Order: sequence, then C-alpha cells, then structure tokens
Amino acid sequence: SLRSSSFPPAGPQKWVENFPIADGVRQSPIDIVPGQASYDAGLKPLTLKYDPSTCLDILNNGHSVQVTFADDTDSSSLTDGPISGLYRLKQFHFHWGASDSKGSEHTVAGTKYPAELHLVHWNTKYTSFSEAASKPDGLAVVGVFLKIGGENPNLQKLLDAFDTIKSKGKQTSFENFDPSTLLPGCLDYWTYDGSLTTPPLYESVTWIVCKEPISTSSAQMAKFRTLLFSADGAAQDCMVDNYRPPQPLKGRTVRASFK
Ligand SMILES: CCCCCNS(=O)(=O)c1cc(S(N)(=O)=O)ccc1C(=O)O
Ligand SMILES: [Zn+2]
Repeated sequence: SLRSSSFPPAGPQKWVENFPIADGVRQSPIDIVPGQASYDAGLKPLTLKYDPSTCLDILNNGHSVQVTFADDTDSSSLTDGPISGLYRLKQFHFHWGASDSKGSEHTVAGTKYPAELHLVHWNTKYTSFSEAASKPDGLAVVGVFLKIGGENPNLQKLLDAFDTIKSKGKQTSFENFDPSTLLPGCLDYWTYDGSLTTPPLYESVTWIVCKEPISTSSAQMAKFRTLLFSADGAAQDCMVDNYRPPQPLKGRTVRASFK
C-alpha cells in the first residue's frame, strides 16, 4: 500500500541530533514577511544565463527529483543580483506537499505554496561544488514558488520523465532542457543569508527567492506525488511533504530588490 512517512525517515525535528547546526544562526527556510523586508536600491537585477546543452540527467535521489547540469564551464551561470562573482548552475530540484495546501519551504507572510523550485549554484571562487558547499559564500539558490493555475507546458517536460525514475536511485538522461523556461516573467526577489534546507544544513547559501510564482496545475502536482522516497522492491513510500518548515530568523535582515 502507498504510505507516506516524514521526510526523511527521521523528520526535520530530529536532524539536530546528528547536525547541531540545525539550531544555527542562519538556517533556512524562513517565513518572508514582505512588510518587514528592507528595499535595497543597491541590489542589482539577477543575471541568469542558462545553456540547455549543459543539461545532463534527471534523478530521483530519495528526497527530491533533481535535474543535474554539467558545471565544468561557465555556460550556465548566475551573476549580479545580491552576489559578487560568478556562480555556476549545478542542479535544480523541487519540494512539494501531500496536498495543494502545502509544500513550499519558504512561506510568504505565513502563506504556503504547493511547491517550490530550487536552482542551486556554486561560487567559482572555489574549485568545485563540494568545496563551495560548506563556505559561507559558497552557494546561491534561486527559489521559485509554484501556485495552482493553468497547466505549465515547460514543467510537463520534466513530469513526462517521472515514470522512468519513480523510485529512489533511478536516473535517466535528460537533455537540452532550458531551466529559464521555469522562471517567472518578473525577477523581483527577496534575499537573505541562509543554509541548505536538508542535511548537512550547511550555512553556505545566499538565498534569492522570487516574488512572482510560476503556475502549475493540480494534475501536474499530483504527478509529483507519484514519485517514491523508497527504492525498487521496498515498501512503497510516496514522496510528499519533502519540505523543511520555516526556521527562526535570529536577527537576520531580509532585503527586497523591489519597492
Ligand atoms: C557536499 C554536500 C552538499 C549537500 C547539498 N547538495 S545540494 O545539491 O546543494 C542540495 C541543496 C538543497 S536546498 N533545498 O537547495 O538547500 C537540497 C538538497 C540538496 C542535495 O544535496 O540534494
Ligand atoms: Zn531545495
């Protein structure tokens, strides 16, 4: 039978036992309160340049669905915005709920979206993703909310691959996908210093959360919920609620790129 367990087996409340940084000073996600964010005229617009030929494969990694990119050149990069230098795109993945009423990691004045897309980039001042992943300025993750609206044809290209990566560890080639087709028209954003939202929870992420969501349909959200946390042959455990709840702000400032 299909049953969902907390994410991952030992839920977010238990992570602090093995990863004490879970109670750290710059943990993610957070609740973004627009009225308390401070507009910073010094923040530049985001420059996102993605080359579809760097898209490699799509993977069920046991906690999300992830699309991985070749990051041996600067072809797919993030520059400007709140960051300095050039960050290369490594992967993107999603977080979603067991129903359309929840699923995002960040919330906006308490509002939960049904899902959230994360585009993970690493700072090329370091020699590799894994070196960058633990540095305070090592990663920059662009977050995009998904809201229920019309069907999203660009998202559908990903969903069509889900039947072949249903269980944990399944991977299939996925080429020539342009991640910019998953970005909203307006790239106004909030930004703050945070962390990975899954273990090892490194406090190494400059978060860049887009104000404008992209659309998905309820049927498309249902497709995400056909993925499994479990591997082939194990008791089927549907992949839902793979989001960490908001964490304490601990005095951090959230800046807005827009008035
Ligand atoms: C060297 C250890 C790196 C661990 C983080 N890897 S990651 O790709 O940045 C990542 C980010 C995130 S998140 N939600 O962007 O912080 C979630 C999962 C993963 C993952 O490892 O699958
Ligand atoms: Zn994520």
